[in-house]
Amino acid sequence: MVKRLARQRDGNASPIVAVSAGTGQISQYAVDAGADLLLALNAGLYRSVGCGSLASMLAYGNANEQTEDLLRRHILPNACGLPVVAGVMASDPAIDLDRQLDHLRAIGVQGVTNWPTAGFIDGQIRLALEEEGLGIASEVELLRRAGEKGLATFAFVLSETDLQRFAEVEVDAYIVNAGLTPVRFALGDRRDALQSAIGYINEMIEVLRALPSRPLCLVYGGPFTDVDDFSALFQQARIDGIAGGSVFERLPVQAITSNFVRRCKALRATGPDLEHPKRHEIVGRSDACREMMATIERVAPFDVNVVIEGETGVGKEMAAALIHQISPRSKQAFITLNCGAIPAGLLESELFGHERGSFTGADRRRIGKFELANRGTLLLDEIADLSPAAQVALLRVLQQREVVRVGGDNPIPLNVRVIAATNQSLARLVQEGKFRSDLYYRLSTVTLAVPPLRERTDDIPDLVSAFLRKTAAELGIPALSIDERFERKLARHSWPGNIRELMQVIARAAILEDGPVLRGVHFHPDSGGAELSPIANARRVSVRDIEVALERANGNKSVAAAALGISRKTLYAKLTRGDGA
Ligand SMILES: Nc1ncnc2c1ncn2[C@@H]1O[C@H](COP(=O)(O)OP(=O)(O)OP(=O)(O)O)[C@@H](O)[C@H]1O
Repeated sequence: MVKRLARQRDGNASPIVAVSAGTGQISQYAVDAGADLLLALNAGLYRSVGCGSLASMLAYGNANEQTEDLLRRHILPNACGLPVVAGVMASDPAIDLDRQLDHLRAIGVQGVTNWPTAGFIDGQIRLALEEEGLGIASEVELLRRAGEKGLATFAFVLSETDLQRFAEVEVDAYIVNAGLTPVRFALGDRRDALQSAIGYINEMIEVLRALPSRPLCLVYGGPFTDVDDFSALFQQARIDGIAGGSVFERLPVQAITSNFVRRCKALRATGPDLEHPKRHEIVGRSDACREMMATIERVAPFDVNVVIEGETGVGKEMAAALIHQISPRSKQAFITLNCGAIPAGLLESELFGHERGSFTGADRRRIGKFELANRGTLLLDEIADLSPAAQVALLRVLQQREVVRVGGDNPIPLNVRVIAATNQSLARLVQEGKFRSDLYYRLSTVTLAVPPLRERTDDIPDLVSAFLRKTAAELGIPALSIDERFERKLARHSWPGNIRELMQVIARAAILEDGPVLRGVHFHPDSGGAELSPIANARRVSVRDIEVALERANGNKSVAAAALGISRKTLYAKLTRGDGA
């Protein structure tokens, strides 16, 4: 294991990342994300119940038993082949060192480290421990014997004096502790704390680099709490990698918790319409967009059915949601059904519901979309995909204003406003005999045509600004902008995927590029770029692209896949196969 890590260092590859995991779940996340090794330190257990790592130094229980529990229940079952390094408390008077080390090897541990360590203790108590042989001397002996037994040896060190003592037994790697990780900094203290920690680490590294055995140098703890901090550390100190506990565990949980709380607070602040677009969220000042908005505002208050026509991704669903939202039905449900996505045999049950036992597989009563939308609005998306039989059934419901569940007898009175969306011209389909004319006339009291983006290029700058703000907020990164060349490329593109495609291009640039000014280096409108079919697009994305995207999306696979224009499935498949095509 150590040889492989040393090769990684000498090859100037990515830094070594060792994760001290307190739960199986954290181990899984770390393995998934490409960590190099897992540390089993009883500190993880304390963190998982809400205490700081320091609690693992106190006499709450037997540290070695706690580590054993953590190893067996959480870390080894989730290591998936990754090397595991276990902490051993060498000063435990009850421990038989040789037996303990043989046992750890037998259960699959590949290396050991001195944790909990007396290095954290100073003053009178440390002196007393040293006198009793329970100080660093016992830890040096632990690692010496572990090395003899073929286990990799990692020394946690907090001072230069301790470091020199471990050097006598030529340990394989040092984990330099840079102090406790603060939960938060007082305003203005952050940069000073980082600089002073980097200074301390550099002093330790100077001593380490002079050792003839060329041990690995990792850093643990200290004021480094995010990737930018580590980036500064790597630039300013010649270390080989990082080992971390709370920094890996706390941050994601913290982000999830605070995002969730924030969103819940926003729910109360904005009322029940959160799901629906607000008037100001529909971006666009072009004449075409203004005209569309004027039609929406005009038809919304009247209880008429509307057909919305437009190419894919132009904002048909958004327009439908806005009609509902500014109509008198806004306090009732807005229900959507994608007619194209439902197998023909199930469409009636989906629309009208069914009674229990009405057909094989109907083991429960199901309420249909019409009933769910009663007193509200029902959006039938991709209406042109309805089969002739489904068209007849739909027409009947619209005419009779009632619905009977499949397999049921009782008609249920309906008061539903229907909005139908389509990316084909229904009038043309009627002419071609592919759509019933009587149904068409029932649905299309008003037809709203949403223009494609290439016919309203004036809207592009506003849309870009809106999507830059949205993407930065979603990724939790500082404000973004684009440079002039990218702007020109966007203006030249023909946007077959319309606004959805533009949104995706911005998100992809934000994730794949460094820095706050996006240059659109991954966007090639002339050679196809985002116009590529999903299959061609998947072929173009390399594993390196995926790694970069994942890193920028904070490991969120869905966000990374969306930004790359590939499915999560393709993303997984490429990562597993490692194909760089
Ligand atoms: N004018 C606009 N301002 C801001 N965002 C928009 C606008 N129009 C569309 N969008 C966004 O673009 C995306 C696609 O819009 P929507 O789903 O409404 O398109 P659609 O025409 O219904 O697509 P499809 O035909 O594929 O179902 C959505 O995320 C939507 O929020």
